[in-house]
Amino acid sequence: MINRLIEKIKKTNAPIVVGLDPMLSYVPEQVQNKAFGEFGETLEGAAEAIWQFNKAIVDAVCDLIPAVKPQVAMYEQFGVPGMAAYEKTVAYCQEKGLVVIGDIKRGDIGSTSEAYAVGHLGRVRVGSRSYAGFHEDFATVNPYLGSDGVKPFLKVCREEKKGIFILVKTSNPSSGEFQDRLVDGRPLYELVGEKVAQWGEEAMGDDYSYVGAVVGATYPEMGRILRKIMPKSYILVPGYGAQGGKGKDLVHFFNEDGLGAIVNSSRGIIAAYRHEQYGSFGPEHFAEASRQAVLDMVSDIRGALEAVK
Ligand SMILES: O=c1ccn([C@@H]2O[C@H](COP(=O)(O)O)[C@@H](O)[C@H]2O)c(=O)[nH]1
Repeated sequence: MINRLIEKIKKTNAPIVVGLDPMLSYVPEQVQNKAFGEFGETLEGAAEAIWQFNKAIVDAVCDLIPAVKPQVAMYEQFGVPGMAAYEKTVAYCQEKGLVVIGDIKRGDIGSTSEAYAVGHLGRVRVGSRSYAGFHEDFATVNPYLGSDGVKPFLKVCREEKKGIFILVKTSNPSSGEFQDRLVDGRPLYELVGEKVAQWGEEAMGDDYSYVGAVVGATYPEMGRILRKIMPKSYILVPGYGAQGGKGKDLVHFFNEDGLGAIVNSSRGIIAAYRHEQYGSFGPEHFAEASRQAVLDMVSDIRGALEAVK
């Protein structure tokens, strides 16, 4: 799957991921009203609204991008109907040829991680049959329970040729409280980065590993260091746009081959129509605003990469 992701990045010339994080408040009134008209102001109504919102955005941007990253929390808050909308979103994006990174941030004791890995990336056995539950192409994994929480994901990735992005240095303001603590004189995130590189060696695609890392755009210096520690791992970089990250901050997340990183923006794309810059589109044309925001993001990142060549 890492080979396919890289192929798609090269084809679109867009090292970006659109984050499908559909808070109900981002869904324009006309879409909410239609869904509520059909299903009432219920969890089913909310799930229908976020699904229709996603579908319109995916239709508007799918030719420009290699991948999407649905954030499971945004669906989970609407219970079972929300999770059905998550599954429908994953399937629809795959139908449209997009690589799907499930931002599920799972990781637990070994036996529980195994169930997460099977449910999201693998196949679950039911009697003589087996089924792919949520069938994302990649998933995000929290390694802070230790390697027994990660290994079941590695096993499923090898079996299914899928991939994971392991949280190394997250983009949020308080990520340093634990991740930057010194252990034997070195920040914890560096030690986790080294582990990611090791795990990655056991799961190589052609040039890059199936085992990638998450490093926030909001910490460009740490991105530079981690790039060197994990040369064969793709870095998923959240924090662009709404969290303040800009193209110029991101150049050192990439390798000299121009590959090695894929940058996420969620609110900056899906809620672009609410932003002053794209205000002229209005809520009626929210999906066109998202398309323009994707074009602008790609040109910002490409421009920054060109400038350091
Ligand atoms: O370190 C991390 C890890 C994950 N995320 C997730 O990425 C998106 C970012 O959304 P924006 O609207 O572009 O800020 C969201 O799903 C986070 O849960 C992250 O931000 N930082």
